Amino acid sequence: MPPPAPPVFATDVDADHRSGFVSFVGRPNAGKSTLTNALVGTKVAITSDKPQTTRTVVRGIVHRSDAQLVLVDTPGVHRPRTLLGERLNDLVAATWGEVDVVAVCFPADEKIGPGDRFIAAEVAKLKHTVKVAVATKTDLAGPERIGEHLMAISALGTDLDIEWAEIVPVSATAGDQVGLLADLLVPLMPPGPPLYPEGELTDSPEEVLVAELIREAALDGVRDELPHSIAVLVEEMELREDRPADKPLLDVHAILFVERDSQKGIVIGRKGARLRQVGTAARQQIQTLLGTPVHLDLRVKVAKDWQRDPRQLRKLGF
Ligand SMILES: Nc1nc2c(ncn2[C@@H]2O[C@H](COP(=O)(O)OP(=O)(O)OP(=O)(O)O)[C@@H](O)[C@H]2O)c(=O)[nH]1
Repeated sequence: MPPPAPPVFATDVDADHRSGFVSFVGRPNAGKSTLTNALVGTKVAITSDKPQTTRTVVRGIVHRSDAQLVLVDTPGVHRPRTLLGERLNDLVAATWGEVDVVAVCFPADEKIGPGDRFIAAEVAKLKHTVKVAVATKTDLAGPERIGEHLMAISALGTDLDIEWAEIVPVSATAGDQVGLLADLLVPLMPPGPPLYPEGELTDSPEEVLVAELIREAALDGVRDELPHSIAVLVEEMELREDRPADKPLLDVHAILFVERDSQKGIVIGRKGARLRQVGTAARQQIQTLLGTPVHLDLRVKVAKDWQRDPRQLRKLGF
């Protein structure tokens, strides 16, 4: 693994300090990204009124004197219709298993529907993760409707055998009860020191997106067992110096991690042919995303059993 950037941690951490990971889940447009931003207080996640723009795991970090909440913003979960959809759902499921709290968002301006039930049923399968329900967008509903909505969430929990640790109504855009939500999440985190340096709000969304594009290219056409074993870390992304202003070039250095030597061979291919294909496909995607010509330096490394190593998982953005 590459050496991590030198962290600057808070020095006067008291013994009651708590820290952990929270994943907001919910159907597309449920308001997860907006809530993440409201909690962090800065725009870090990608929000849009078009469903499913969030295609990757972007973290926001809430720093408090008593706790650090690391928010994992997962893609909107939906019934898989495409292979990519299945992969995204796999990514979501992998994220859910790693976090301390899964918070399910149910928008208050809409009745609970089949999409919400599908997600809640998936959440119900996580036996060891604390579950919280969040009624989002309360500014779009009257008191009576909000009351009904909270009852419906509670009934859904009973139906699916989910024990909600909390059911919290919030409006991220009005800033209503967002602080309360953070207050309620803190005691649900395990005791521990901050996981991230003070002041860090998120991994760069661009780097996370670029990593996801490379991962997608590497997954294209590989056999079933490999997808779960591939992870990508973008080490460095920098505009090359000494380029004319109208001919910029972005240097991207990334590492593709696999779990075993045998997988390394598969990813690299005969005389490196497959890795070159992956590099070309990923480079084109990155250029389209960022609008800049890209030089991609892609290396393959074995990180033994990274899937079972929470530290590595976090570093890789899971
Ligand atoms: N009125 C109101 N609108 C909200 C609130 N939260 C989110 N929205 C809007 O709802 C839409 C979807 O919000 P997002 O935060 O992007 O939803 P998401 O769940 O992250 O969506 P995906 O990335 O598609 O899964 C956007 O147009 C937001 O502005 C809220 O509290 N009140």
